[in-house]
Amino acid sequence: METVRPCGCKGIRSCLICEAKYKISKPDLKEVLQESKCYVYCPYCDKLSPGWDIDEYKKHPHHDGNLIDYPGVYIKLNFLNEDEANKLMEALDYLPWQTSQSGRRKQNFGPKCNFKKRKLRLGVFDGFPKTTQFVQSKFEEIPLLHGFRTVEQCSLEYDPERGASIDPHIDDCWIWGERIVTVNILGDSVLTMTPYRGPVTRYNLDCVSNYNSILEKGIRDNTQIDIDDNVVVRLPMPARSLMILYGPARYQWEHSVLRQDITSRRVCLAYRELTPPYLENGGHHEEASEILRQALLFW
Ligand SMILES: O=C(O)CCC(=O)C(=O)O
Ligand SMILES: [Fe+2]
Repeated sequence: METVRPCGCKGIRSCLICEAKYKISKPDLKEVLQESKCYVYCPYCDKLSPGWDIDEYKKHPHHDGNLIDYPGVYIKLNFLNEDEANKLMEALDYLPWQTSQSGRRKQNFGPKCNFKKRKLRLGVFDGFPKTTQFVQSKFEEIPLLHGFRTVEQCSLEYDPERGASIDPHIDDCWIWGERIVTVNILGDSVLTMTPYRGPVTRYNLDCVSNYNSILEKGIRDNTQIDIDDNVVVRLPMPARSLMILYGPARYQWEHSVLRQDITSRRVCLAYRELTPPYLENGGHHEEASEILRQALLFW
């Protein structure tokens, strides 16, 4: 099934609509992953406890079993208040949504990137919607986001009717920087983490060894997690929470959102910064200077 379909899916990506229409059968990732040793991340103690069901973290501090470290995740619950989340939803729904793959829709504000050719272009990028400016201002309250210069803001919508999901992946490492930020607005969900064992040529992971981290020592953490291969880690993404992936969780694990974890309409904002070579004092800064200037604008 290589054709682009009316629902927006192409290639191996599919949603409930094209799976029914074209009789595409897809292995159930949840069933496969549940065969592994599963852990749930608790945002109160920043540790893993055994389990699959995301409500496991709500037992805090009464977790069962041994707690395990899982470096590279930051979760701030109630990052947005209810009023802020409602206002944001209204503002985003006022803007046009574009159909995307796997039952998602998106609104993309950022430069054009060719990940294969490693080429960056300004394209039509002229900054971000003014109605979303307060979210970026609130990043200043988060020490881990010190120096974060947003260059891409992407609204993502997951529709339960379409069986929306995102397959396991690592965000590109040539252009997208060390911190991947998600602001969950509407709908509680889960980010499912699986260890990445593929080649370093994928996701441009080979670029990471070519630059020094801009994260402060102490925050930057390269500890290899001492858990075996068949492990799944489930990170809670409740409505109105902020999540940051960095270090090992950013580079050594793939992340995905399972269809079964979209039980109501989910909307989040994904934020990306540039890799150190494209930032000030980096060897490729000149190529990104116009983009960084546009990224300061709100319209
Ligand atoms: O929906 C999410 O929280 C994750 C989205 C994501 O991984 C991506 O856009 O790269
Ligand atoms: Fe991602």
